[in-house]
Parts: sequence; C-alpha cells; structure tokens
Amino acid sequence: MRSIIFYSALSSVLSVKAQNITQTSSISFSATPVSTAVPSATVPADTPVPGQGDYPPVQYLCEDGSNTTYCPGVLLQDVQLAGIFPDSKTFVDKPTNGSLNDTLAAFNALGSNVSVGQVENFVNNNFKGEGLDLNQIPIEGFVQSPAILNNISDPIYKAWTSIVNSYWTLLIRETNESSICNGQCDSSLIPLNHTVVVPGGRYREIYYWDSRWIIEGLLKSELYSYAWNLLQNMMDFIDVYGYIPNGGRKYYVNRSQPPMFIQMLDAYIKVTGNTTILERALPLASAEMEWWANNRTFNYTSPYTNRTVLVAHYAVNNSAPRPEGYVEDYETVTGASPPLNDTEKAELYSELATGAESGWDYSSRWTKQPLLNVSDNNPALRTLNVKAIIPVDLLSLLSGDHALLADLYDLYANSTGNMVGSNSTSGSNSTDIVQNNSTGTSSSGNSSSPAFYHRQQAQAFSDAVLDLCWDPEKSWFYDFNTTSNSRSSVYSPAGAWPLWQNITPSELSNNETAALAFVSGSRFLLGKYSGIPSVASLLYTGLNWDFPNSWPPHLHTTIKAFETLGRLYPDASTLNNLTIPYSEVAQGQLGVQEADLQPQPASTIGNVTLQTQEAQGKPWPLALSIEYANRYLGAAFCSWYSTGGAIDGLLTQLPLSELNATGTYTAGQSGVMFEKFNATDTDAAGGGGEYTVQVGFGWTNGVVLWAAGEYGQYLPSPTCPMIPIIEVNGNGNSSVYSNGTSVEGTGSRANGTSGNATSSLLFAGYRIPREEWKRAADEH
Ligand SMILES: OC[C@H]1O[C@H](O[C@H]2O[C@H](CO)[C@@H](O)[C@H](O)[C@H]2O)[C@H](O)[C@@H](O)[C@@H]1O
Repeated sequence: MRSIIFYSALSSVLSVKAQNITQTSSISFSATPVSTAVPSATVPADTPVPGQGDYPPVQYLCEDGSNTTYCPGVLLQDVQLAGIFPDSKTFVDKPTNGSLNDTLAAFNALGSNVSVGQVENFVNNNFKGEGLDLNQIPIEGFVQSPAILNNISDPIYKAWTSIVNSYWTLLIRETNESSICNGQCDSSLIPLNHTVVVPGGRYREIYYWDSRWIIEGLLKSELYSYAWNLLQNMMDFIDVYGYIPNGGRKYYVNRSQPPMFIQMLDAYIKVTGNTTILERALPLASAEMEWWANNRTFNYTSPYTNRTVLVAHYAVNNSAPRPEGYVEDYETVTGASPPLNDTEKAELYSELATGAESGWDYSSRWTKQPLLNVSDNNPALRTLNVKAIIPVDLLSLLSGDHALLADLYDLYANSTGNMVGSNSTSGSNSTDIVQNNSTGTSSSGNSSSPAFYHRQQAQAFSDAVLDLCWDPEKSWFYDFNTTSNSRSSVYSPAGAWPLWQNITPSELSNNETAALAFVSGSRFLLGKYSGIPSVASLLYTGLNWDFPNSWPPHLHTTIKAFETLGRLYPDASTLNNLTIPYSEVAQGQLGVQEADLQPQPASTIGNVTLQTQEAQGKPWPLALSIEYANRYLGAAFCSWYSTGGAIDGLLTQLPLSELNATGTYTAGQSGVMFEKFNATDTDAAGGGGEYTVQVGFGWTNGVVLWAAGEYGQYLPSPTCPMIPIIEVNGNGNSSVYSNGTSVEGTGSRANGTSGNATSSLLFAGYRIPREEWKRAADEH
C-alpha cells in the first residue's frame, strides 16, 4: 500500500517560502587552511617498490588511452605501493603541477625497478596538494535563524543546532580552475558547473547518496539555492554519463551509489514548491532509472512463490584495485592464500568495487564469512559476494523512486498543462519530448504515459520486496541471497527501507500486534545499547558498516519507517515500557542469539537513562521516533562536545584533562561532527574499516538539522555519559554542572548544583579505551 502524495496545495503555500530568503545575514568567512600530506617513506629510500611487473589490466574508464595518474596502471600502482601516504585516497586527489605528458615523462625517466625514494621525489616534484582542485568559497544567502530553531525547546540543543546550521560554510566548494591549469594539468576531479557541498575530511568532492541527507539539511537551513545547485550537478552527471557516479572524481565513474536523485528532487519540491526544475529533471530522472534498468536489474524466480520477479543488485565491471583504495585492495587480492588466479583476482576486484557502489563498503551483508578476523578486514573481504545479493534497501529505493517519479510527472502535467510524453518501457532512450496535454490532467491512467510506466515499475519492485525480502515469521525485511536461494539472516537497518518507501506487507497494515512485532528488534536495541540503536548490523566484524557503527542515514530512514507506522496506526497505543527484553523480540528477527550479542560496556553508559521522559505517554510510533532522534542528537552533540565544542554564553569548553580523556580529541579542535557513531558509546565516533573516521560531515549535519527540526520540541537537555556538561551560569563567568551524568564522587550535577570545573574527582570513570573494549568484546 502506498500513500499518494498531494503536492498542489503544498506547493502554493511553500512557493512563498521558497522565495523568502531575504532574512539573511552575512557570515564571516575565512577558508579552512588546507593541510596537505607530504610523501614520507616508511622504509629505507632505496627499497624497491613492491609489485613491479604485476600490473592490472587497463580499465574501461581509462580505455581512451589517457594513461592518467589516477587510472590503475604502472604509475598509479608504483606510487601507491611505495607506501608514502598512510591513506590511499591522498595521491589520487592530487592535481599535477604540469601537463600529463610532462608528468608521465618524469615518471618514465625513473626507468625500471623504481625505489621508494625515487617515487617520493617524483611525487614531491610533480604534484600539488590533494584537494587543491576545489576551492572553499563563502556562503551566500546564509540564514542565521532558520525556522526550525523555533521548534527546539532545549536551549543547549537550540544553540548547538544553530552552530551546526553554520557548518555548511565549511563544506561549500567550487572548481579551482587555476590549480588544474584550466584543464591543462591532470586531475581526477570532475569539474562541475555548480557549487557543491562535500561530506568533509578525505571526502573532498561531491558524493551521490551523501547528497540525499545533505539536501535534507540544506532545506532545513533554508539554503534552497545550494540544494538547487546540488540537483543541477546531479542532472549534469546524468547528462554526461547516463547515470550518477559514486562521487565527483573520475576514478569513481565505473560505478554509482544508492539511487537517491529522485528522492532529493522530491524533497526539494515538497519544501520549496518550486516545480520549474521538473522540466529538466523529469527526462533525466527517467534516464537514470533507465540506466539502473539496463545495467543493474534482472528477473528472478522466487523460491517462495515460484513467481518471476523484477530485482536489482549492485554490480560493477572492474578488474583492478579501486584507485582510492589501491593498497587495501591490492593486499586483499594478492594476499590470498592459496593465491588467486587471474580470473579469481578480477572477480574479487569487481566485488570490492561493487561493495563501494552499495554505499556500504564494507559489511557482513555482503560477505560469506564475516567473522573471520575482527582486527584484519582482508579475510572477510576475500569472501565478498555482493553481486549475488539482492539488497532489500536497493529494491525498496527503486520502487520508491519510480513511485515518486510517477507522482512528479503528474505534478508537472497538472502544474503546466503539459504532459511529458510517452516514455518508455525499458530500452527507450531518455530524451522525452514535452507534449501539450490540453486537459492538463494527470496522465496516470494513460497506459503509454510515463507516470503509468513508472507506477508499474514501482509495483514490480515492491512485489519483489514483499516476495523475496519480507519474512512474516521474523517480522522484518532481509536481503535475498541468490547463492543460497534464500533470505539472508543478517538483521540491519536496510530492513526498515521498505516501510520508509511505503511498501507495507498486508500483515502490518491492519494488525497493531504485528506492527509491534516489526519494531520489537528496534525496541530491544533501544534498551540494550546506550548509543544510536539503528546500528549497521549486530555482527562485530571490524568492517565499516557493521557493529558498533551507527550511521546518520540509518537514523533518518529508521525514523521514517516509524513515521509510516504512525500513519498506519494513527491511534496507536501508548506503552508503559518502550524497551523490551530479548525474549520479547519476534523470534529469529535479530539473527543472533542473545548470548552472541556484543555487550554494552557499563562504563560507557554512565547513569544516562535509556528512555526519555518526553517519549512517555505518546503513541508508540512517535515515542520510538523521539527516542531515536534523542539518541542521535545526543551522540552527535556529545562527540562534538568531547572534541572541544563550546557555545558562547551557554556552554564552556571542557578542560583539557577531560578532552584528552575521551580519546577522540585532537589538539586545537573546537568540536567536530563525525561521519559515524558508536552504538555503545554516546560520546564516541565510530571506527573500523579502511580509513580513519572522518569529520565534517555532510550527512551528519543534515540529519542533525532534520532530526532537531522534526523532533526538537520533544528533546530533553543533552546528557553525555562520561563527560560533564559545563554550563555558563547567570553571571556569565563561572560554571555549573547540569544535566550531566553523575560521576562518582559528586552526585550533584544532575540537579544543576555547582561543582568544580577542573576537579579531577569528578572524572573518576574514564571510558575504556577503544582498543581495550575491542579486546573485551573479542574475549566475550
Ligand atoms: O575510499 C573508500 C570509500 O570511501 C567512500 O565510502 C565511504 O564514504 C562515502 C562518503 O561519505 C560514503 O558515501 C560511503 O557510504 C562510505 O562507505 C566511497 O564512497 C567509496 O567508493 C570508497 O571506495
């Protein structure tokens, strides 16, 4: 069952708002200093670079003969395997100093059997700093006090959200033409015509699915022109490539990411009411869907119903290391024992790139044996099986995309009197012609109309989700594994995406008990872990998209699923206990026995209550949304505060001793926004995977603004498990502790009585350092 979306009334109200960007104020701008990595050998300079003579085949993205510096080949491999940068992405983001020909000539002059020292000099002499091909630029039309702030009751959250609102200034970029010598130097950057908003850290360029949550935040910040620009960039991508690449670098053009363009377009139009974008967007959105249809979908016979259903998977044609993860992929593939033959190597490289296309790089969802070694990703990665998985989130998204696109075609027809003409069943090209429809009415009943076609596609994917992915006994949605011809048992927040996209099994639509069974795992996790409960999975593998990492997109999509249940059950009951024990979770839903769950270290809970007062007495879908929003904002806030954040007149920066105690603070920081969090520790960032945790961060900020905007009226003051919250008192010059968790030896902070800001007594319970925690978890 799918809810119909009515745009017209909304658009007339909101078109006024969209224009209303006059209440703006300027914001001071000084570009964040760019620190670029200097090559530094970790072995004696005369050590030969490993792997020479064993190079991967030329990839199709480089087939035009452009033996560029970022394409897999001799130069790239020799530089990457020289090991002169700790992060493989650094080198491929460096523009050259001179022309490509000069750079290649300098490299060729090194001759054969190059040494690490030679490579170090070559890079030093021929390349600029990574990311210099983009410029940070001042924000225009900044809105100091967007309306969402009025929704937030708690003064600390309100002031902090206002700070997060200003962080867009750190993430706005445009192409730096001079650093790429107006196209004469070599650079992996895909120059774009419009400003971009980047995730941050090593992610210096635009990212496809990240932009979904960045736009959500930009809209809450009333920065409509930046949302418009992101959409224009996405459309330019489709124009040029026929699809949207993983990110804005040429080394990403062999793959896409979860298809979010139509979702972003829809969000933009719902908020701004500006439908003028549709004229360009509709044919391009159709083209994108066509690309997925032609390249990533197939028919599959369901073992459950014997019906043939339309399904999709991630699948990347690639037989070389990912340029931005070269060392990691090379080691994964060449370190296999027994050694892989060329066909097996190519297949594993393809699997690695495919994992990156999924956005979940990497996860137990995609591996045959996820638990081989939690401190070394490679053994599990060698069992990657991504292409054989039909991901429940991808199917749901494609269904939702087609459904929204059909609605957008109707909206366009109604708003202009035009009908975008017959598209397309699979195989047609994307250049739809705008035809006049004299009635200006919905085209959905017309079987040759695009809206009709897209509704059919939406239904087909939705049918597949319900057939292959829905498990009525476990009351959750799972990936489908074509290798075993059965549903996967890995519980993950991807299973909430069908409800997010309004795909509702009949069991859930008129039976509140069944709906409660669906959220039973969510309720249990809310009580079990102190951090954000929409954790990537329950398997602790050391991979980036597994326990204990909780990612901002999943907080948003899980709450959206709760909101769908709220619409299905407008009179939902209130529950005395929102959290439940494992024994009350729908049998088998979590895919692991209680004893196999990772523990919640008591030391990282403090005495923070796991349920808020504010959620009590509310219908359960709303109560769950409040709890999840509260956990998310708590984690984003506490990790920001524990890395040096302060709020003028409200919140004092923690003393240095305390900042150092959290283990995430780097000298000089003044509060950072992490890309991911730790489900067991509200103060901490996530970890694991192939790169160190990044800060910035586009989707984190977007989801903060969204969650604060939607649920801010229900949020209690923040409490951070292992750190005090030091508020500036009425005099403005001394501090009191309030709201904080009580720390042994005080017991006074919870009621706001004064304490000593620097007393070490207050900080008796330092967190267990992550490494120790890992060991404890291993032993468990
Ligand atoms: O370099 C490793 C991988 O980095 C990216 O993936 C991660 O960051 C992205 C940007 O925030 C995010 O979209 C993705 O979900 C993360 O796993 C990149 O997208 C990968 O292609 C790349 O190999």
